[in-house]
Amino acid sequence: MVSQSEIVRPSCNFSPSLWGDFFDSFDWDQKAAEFYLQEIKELKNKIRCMLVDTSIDVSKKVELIDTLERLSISYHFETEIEEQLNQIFINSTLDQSNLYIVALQFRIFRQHGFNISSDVFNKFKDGNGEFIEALTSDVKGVLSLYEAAYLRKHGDDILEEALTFTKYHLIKMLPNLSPSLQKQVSHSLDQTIHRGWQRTEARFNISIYENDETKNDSLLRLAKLDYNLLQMLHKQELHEIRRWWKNLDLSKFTYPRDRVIEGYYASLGMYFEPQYSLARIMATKTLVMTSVIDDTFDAYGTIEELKLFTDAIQRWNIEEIDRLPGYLKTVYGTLINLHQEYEQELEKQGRSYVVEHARARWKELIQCYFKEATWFNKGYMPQFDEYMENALITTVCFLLIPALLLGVGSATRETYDFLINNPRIVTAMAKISRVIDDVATYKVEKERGQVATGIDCYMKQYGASKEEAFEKLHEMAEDAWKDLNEELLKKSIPNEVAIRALNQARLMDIFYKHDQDGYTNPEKVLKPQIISLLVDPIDL
Ligand SMILES: CC(C)=CCC/C(C)=C/COP(=O)(O)OP(=O)(O)O
Repeated sequence: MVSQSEIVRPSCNFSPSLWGDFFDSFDWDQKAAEFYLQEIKELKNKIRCMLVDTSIDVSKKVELIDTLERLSISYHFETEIEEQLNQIFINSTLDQSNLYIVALQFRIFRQHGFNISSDVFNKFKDGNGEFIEALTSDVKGVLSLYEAAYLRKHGDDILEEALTFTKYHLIKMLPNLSPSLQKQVSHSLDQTIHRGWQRTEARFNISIYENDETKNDSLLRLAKLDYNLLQMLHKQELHEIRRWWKNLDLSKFTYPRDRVIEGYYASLGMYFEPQYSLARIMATKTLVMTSVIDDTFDAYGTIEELKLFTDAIQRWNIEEIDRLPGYLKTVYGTLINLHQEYEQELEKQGRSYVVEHARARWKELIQCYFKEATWFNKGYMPQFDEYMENALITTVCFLLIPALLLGVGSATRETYDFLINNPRIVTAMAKISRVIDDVATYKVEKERGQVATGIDCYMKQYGASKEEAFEKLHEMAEDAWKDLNEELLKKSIPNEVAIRALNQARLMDIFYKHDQDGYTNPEKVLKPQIISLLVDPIDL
């Protein structure tokens, strides 16, 4: 038998965490929190009255809802917003007057699960079936149509055309726009509303709204206060997570990526509202474990060690720990203990049964990681279809959804039963995750000596060139977004679950922006986002 010191392991050289012990000290400022809360309460009442005011016309109402969402304060008014949208929809009182408002209504209604037809855009085409050229003088209209196009589902061909049309014109008009519009258009070209996280986008939107001549001061004030108050809560959670992490032997390991802060940011993207505090903390711990175990399989363990680990996971019993080599004892013990802690915590809510679902998904995930490791070990390259069957699971999406719902009280046995059969909404998010990840990590995986990469397997099965494979994988992601948009309209799944699936798909747009692996290398894209969300409060 080869001794531990003789084993040659791949060197990965992941960059260290950007954050050191930055988030380790935190004091909750009760006085500030009380001050914020008091004013927030008053402002909420004021805004609630505006929302239900029957004298405000439809377009203004929809604009108000859009503003609340952009400023990330709509969660305070969920019931009122649903009521208002229902009333407008039932009474068919949509405003048809111009492209801006038609596209805005379309986006808002689709985002809220109303199956509004894309035929509403037919009237903006000329006799040749092209979008009317004169529309291009209406920047707000073109931008609104561009954002609406991201809600497209299968068969919405007019929105496919709209996307090409608007993108082309927005890029062309960009240099000649006023500074404020220029900012908004470049931002949208980089991060669309539908594919962005509401909370991440809030800060940019607040800065734009602040300079909007038509702004409502109450909305702006609420947005700022709420931003700072939530930031305090999030910092406190992060502090707790860091304490958990630092107390683990696992945190002393040097081989895996230390991405605890980025993992928390990912959870924050899934749910930022205060009532999800426990869910966020649990989700972060699970994400951290997936990351460490992914690195264990991809970049550290030998095939023999990984076999022992995989078998032990299938048995899920702490007594199995003795069969494992030292470092895997730590990984295994941490995972088992963590789920025991979840169980104890959820016992208090009478929901400890949900942990069993998470465990089942862990067993499945580890088996698939092992299959991947075996392929790597043998230099085997599967056909793309065979690869995808396994690789959809290694996106961790099938584990993530039940794990994200651990701390969500309204996720019932029925919710979990529904998820067992891998519904299309979850498969869609897994497809998006897999192909976006494969495109972004291709170079690094090749350098690591991976044979069975998504790109290579595609090239093998279809005799395609590398460029064609990249293009095809991008197309697959767009196609899966249409599946996802379609499923969101069916309302066959509790909204709380559906939103998590959508937010996970959005994560890919954010973390892997411009085909770069922002999770492994968070400096460029994620760092500024994390600073603005979790470090700097907004000036009041
Ligand atoms: C984005 C977040 C928070 C993900 C959770 C951690 C995780 C499993 C990362 C895998 O990245 P990878 O690119 O190494 O995945 P794979 O090995 O499947 O390609």
